[in-house]
Amino acid sequence: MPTDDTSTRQHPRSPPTMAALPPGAPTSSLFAIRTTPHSGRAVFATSFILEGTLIWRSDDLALSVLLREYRREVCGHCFSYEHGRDLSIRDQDVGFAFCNPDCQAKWKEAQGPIGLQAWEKIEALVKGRSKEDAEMMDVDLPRPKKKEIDAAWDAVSSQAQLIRIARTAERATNADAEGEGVKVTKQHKKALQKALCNPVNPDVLSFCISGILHRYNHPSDWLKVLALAQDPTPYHNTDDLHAFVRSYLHLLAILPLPLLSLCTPETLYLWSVHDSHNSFGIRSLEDDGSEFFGYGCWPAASYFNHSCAPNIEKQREGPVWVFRAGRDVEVEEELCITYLSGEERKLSRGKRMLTLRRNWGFECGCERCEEIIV
Ligand SMILES: C[S@@+](CC[C@H](N)C(=O)[O-])C[C@H]1O[C@@H](n2cnc3c(N)ncnc32)[C@H](O)[C@@H]1O
Repeated sequence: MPTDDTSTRQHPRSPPTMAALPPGAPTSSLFAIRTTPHSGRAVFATSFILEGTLIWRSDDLALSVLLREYRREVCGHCFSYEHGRDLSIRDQDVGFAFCNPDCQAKWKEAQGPIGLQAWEKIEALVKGRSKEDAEMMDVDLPRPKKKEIDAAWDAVSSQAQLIRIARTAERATNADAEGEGVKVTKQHKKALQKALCNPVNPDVLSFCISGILHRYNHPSDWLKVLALAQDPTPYHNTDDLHAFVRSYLHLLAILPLPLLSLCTPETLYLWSVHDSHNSFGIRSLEDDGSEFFGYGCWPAASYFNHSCAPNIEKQREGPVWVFRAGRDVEVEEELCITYLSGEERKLSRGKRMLTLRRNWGFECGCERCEEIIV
């Protein structure tokens, strides 16, 4: 039966709506998720949308990294920033600062009791250690391929096993039990001490613990992470890969025991694979976002593709991303945001393409680039 209802009608050339929505994908009567021939899944308008309309609010922050250099100035919960002034509430035990007691309470609740213990352990490890590793990544170095990645994780598997045994024996001692039939030798203790002596990278440690805690606190949401677009070569360079492997050993050596079963190469690698092409920068809200505080993964927000002439404007409101129509949008138009920062948006087509290829690993196929408008 033909119908005039545009909200259910599809343009003859537009890709079909996905039969089963990926877990964590955004849903609305204003749009549908479809698979495109060249840019993976994308969001398409299912009705005419007026400029300024609220399209989506993503409050599903799953993993975040607040760079250590900003931890005194940027609120650990809502990411507010007061022009570089130190925030009033500093929690020295966990190494975060907050703009008010409410934010501190919300942050603590989100971490949970085991999470708080984990952050305290990490803070104790990082305090007073050299920060030689916390340098800017050189994006021009080659990215490690799968074979190199597998080899780096495999190379520490025996040491990791020794540390795991040493830590598991702690559980037996803690419970004043007989033990679990494993004798902890000097070799086990040495493996643990050796891991602790390795240089620390606070921001990589933050990434890893944030990812482990999300999986621990929200086990059913792991599928939402696994549903995101993948980057099988997520490490920026060999140093970056090794910083992750060292952080894995650090965490094995110090994390509260209930987290050890999730502290695995599988959790850490899969988080990197799914975060790499999906995380949003957490920037200052003033000065065109010139201060880069860190980044985070909001799974539902990750279904919006990029355009160099976007029709959707995204704005961070505390820990939530809000998407609004930047202009009137016709039914069946793809809803796109921009992945470029303020200054990058003004670049020529060639330079924008290069930036997107370098930072995101794709050849931009948006209308502005295809039409060769500079
Ligand atoms: C944040 S995800 C967006 C959703 C993604 N298309 C999916 O299927 O989950 C970013 C990835 O989408 C693809 N993408 C986004 N915008 C694109 C564009 N303008 N041209 C080509 N590919 C694009 C790239 O593969 C990019 O790494």
